[in-house]
Parts: sequence; structure tokens; C-alpha cells
Amino acid sequence: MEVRARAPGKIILSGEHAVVHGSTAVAAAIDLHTYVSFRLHAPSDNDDGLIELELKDFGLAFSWSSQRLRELFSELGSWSPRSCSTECLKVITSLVEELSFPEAKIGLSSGVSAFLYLYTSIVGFRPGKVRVTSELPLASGLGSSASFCVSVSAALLALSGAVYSDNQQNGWLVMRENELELVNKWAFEGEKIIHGKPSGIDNTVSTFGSMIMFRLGELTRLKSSGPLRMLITNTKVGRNTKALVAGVSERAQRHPDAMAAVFTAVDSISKELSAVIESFALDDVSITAKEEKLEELMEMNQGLLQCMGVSHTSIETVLRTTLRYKLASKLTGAGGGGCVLTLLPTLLSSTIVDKVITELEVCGFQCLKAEVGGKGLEICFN
Ligand SMILES: Nc1ncnc2c1ncn2[C@@H]1O[C@H](COP(=O)(O)OP(=O)(O)OP(=O)(O)O)[C@@H](O)[C@H]1O
Ligand SMILES: C[C@@](O)(CCO)CC(=O)[O-]
Ligand SMILES: [Mg+2]
Repeated sequence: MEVRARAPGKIILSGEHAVVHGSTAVAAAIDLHTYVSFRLHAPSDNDDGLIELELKDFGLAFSWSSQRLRELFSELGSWSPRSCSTECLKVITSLVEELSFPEAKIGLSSGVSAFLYLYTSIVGFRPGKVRVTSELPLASGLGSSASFCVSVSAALLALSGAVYSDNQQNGWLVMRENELELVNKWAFEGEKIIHGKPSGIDNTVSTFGSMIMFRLGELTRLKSSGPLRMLITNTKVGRNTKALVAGVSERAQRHPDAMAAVFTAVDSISKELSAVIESFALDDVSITAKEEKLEELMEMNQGLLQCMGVSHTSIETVLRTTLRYKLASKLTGAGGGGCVLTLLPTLLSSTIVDKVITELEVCGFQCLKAEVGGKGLEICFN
């Protein structure tokens, strides 16, 4: 039997980085996904007993002898989430160092490490094959690492029997709440291998979907009936979330009082932004006033992200360009390049939107239009 899983990427409307330090943040799922398929090899199917990973978008395939992995890892597969020990991480790092990645794709090594941890922890050493494809740009702030960890964890758990397999039902299914929680916990362990010190917001919004307010591991789903249009601009400047998160923590150690004040300000911005979003209603006559509040809050958050040291000249170029059209923008995700969000007010004409997009694309950026606040993780058994 084969199982497929798909998990969305995300945007962060407010609170990235500060959320790692205990502030509230607001995030929403977007309709760009990572897709994972997983099947266990029948014993006769594969004499070598291989555990295989294919990263189709990159034309890369890796395999490990399950016998060798069994000898290297002491822990047997089990469904209860646990952190990767230092010894286990050493074994994984040396296994990944043996692989050859093209220079430009070396960043994938942390994803492969997370995969090895999740597979050996959840499935154990039973041979099988996992295939991955993604619609998300990697390392760009749209949560590619989290949607990878969520979809891999879900597929592995689904075929290992840890979650129910309603294989009579056709098409994509949403798991039960307690199963989503189990997937989310495993995905967080994968994110820890990729990010170092994640807050958990990315894997949580990828698992549960919708628009959420998140603080210290707790999520609150936001109820909003109004539209929220966002333009996403990918500066195509590559960066690495782990290094950016570490950089903010170092700044916080150098200037504890000033940075505590920055994180407190972000917390207030996220709470106010959530309240404005929840006040949206269908055919809202005061929509423009509410959107103006959102724009101001986004600009304030961007200013504080600059204080944290995670903006970038490419991000500043997007901000200047959109400001010429009186549109507010902020970076989304870890910053340092990557993606920028621009609020597209309800009454903004499509002609203006097209003009902004053209101007941004002339700068070499890529504009994406994505549905915001949609479904989270889904699985499919046929
Ligand atoms: N489809 C994938 N296949 C393999 N590895 C992946 C995949 N998607 C993400 N990764 C891993 O995640 C890394 C990118 O994670 P990173 O957290 O730096 O960026 P992001 O998640 O896209 O952005 P952000 O965390 O700011 O939202 C990649 O370098 C790779 O190791
Ligand atoms: C930068 C960060 O706040 C968001 C990355 O999308 C890191 C995290 O919360 O794990
Ligand atoms: Mg990430």
C-alpha cells in the first residue's frame, strides 16, 4: 500500500523571531504544498532492504541499507515523539556527510538529516521508499522546512499504523485532532534538526491550517470571515533560518533589556493584529479603516524586525517599491532575503496590482499570489 501526504507552507503576518523568545505571532497556511508518498517494500520486493529517499524536484535519490542503519542506531521505532540525542545526531551527520550533494544544493543536507531521524524513529528499519516534491521555494520564508517535516511525519505515521487508515474513502482526508497533534510533535522534532531552535509556529500552522495566533507552543485559531489578500514577493535571496534565528538570540544576549522591549512590542502588535483580523466581517463597511490598521501594524512589525537585524537590502527594495503605491509590506519568515508580504486592500484596483507586480519583477523578484488561511495537512490512501 502507498500513502500520500500533503502539507501547506505558511506566511507569518506578525511576530517572527520574537515568537522564538515567547512573544505572540500570527500565521496562516497558504495553498502551496509539499507532497510526500511513502510505501513499504515487501520483503521479496527489495533484496537489499533499502530505505530510500527521492527528492524529485532536485533529481536526487539516496538510499541506505536497513541492516546498516539497524547496526548504527540503538533506538527502535516507536510512535511517541522524542528529541534526537547528541549521539544520534552525530550518527546522522556522519551518514549525511557520506552523501554527495551538488554544491548549490548543500542546504538539502539538513532536510535529509531530519528525514533520517524521522524514518528511523517512527518506522524503525523496515525498508521502504519516500518520494518528495514541493511547490514551495526552499529557504525563502514560506515554511518549506516545516511542510517537509509535517508531510514526511504524516506519511510515515500513517503507514506505520499510528494513525487510522480509512482506506475505503477516496481522495484527501483530514486526520483526527489527536493524530494531527502526534504528527505536529514529530514534525517539530524534525524542525529542530533543520532550524536549531524553532518556536513550533511553522509546523503547527502547516499541520492545522487556517490562520492562527501562536505563543509558547499554544495555538488559537482565528475566526475571520473577511477577505485578506496578500501579495508574496520572493526576493530570491537565499538564506538560512537556523543562522538568522541564532543571530537574533546573540543580539538578545548582547542587549537583553532593549531586545526584551522589542519582543514585548511585537507581542502587542500580534495581539492587536489578531483582534483586527477577527473583527473582519462579510460586506464590512469599515473594511478600509481595518485594513489601514493592519498596514500600520505590519509596518511597525517590519521596523522591529529591522531592529532585530533580519532585514536585507533586497527586502528594503520591495518595501520602497510597494510604498510608491501606498502599499504596506513586511518580510515574512526568517528574513535575511526570502519573501516579503504586501497587503492588497479590498478596494485596490487590479490595474495597480499588475503595475506593482511588473515593477517588482523588473527588479528580478518573483511575485506569487496565494490563498491565505486554507487547509492544513491531508493524507490519501489511494
Ligand atoms: N522539499 C524538500 N526536500 C528536502 N529538504 C527540504 C525540502 N523543503 C525544505 N527542506 C529543508 O529545509 C531547508 C530550508 O529550511 P529553512 O527553515 O531555512 O527555510 P524555510 O522553511 O523555507 O523558511 P522559513 O523557516 O523562514 O519559513 C532546506 O535547505 C532543506 O534542508
Ligand atoms: C524565524 C521564525 O520565527 C519563523 C520562521 O518561519 C523561526 C521560528 O519561529 O521557528
Ligand atoms: Mg523553516
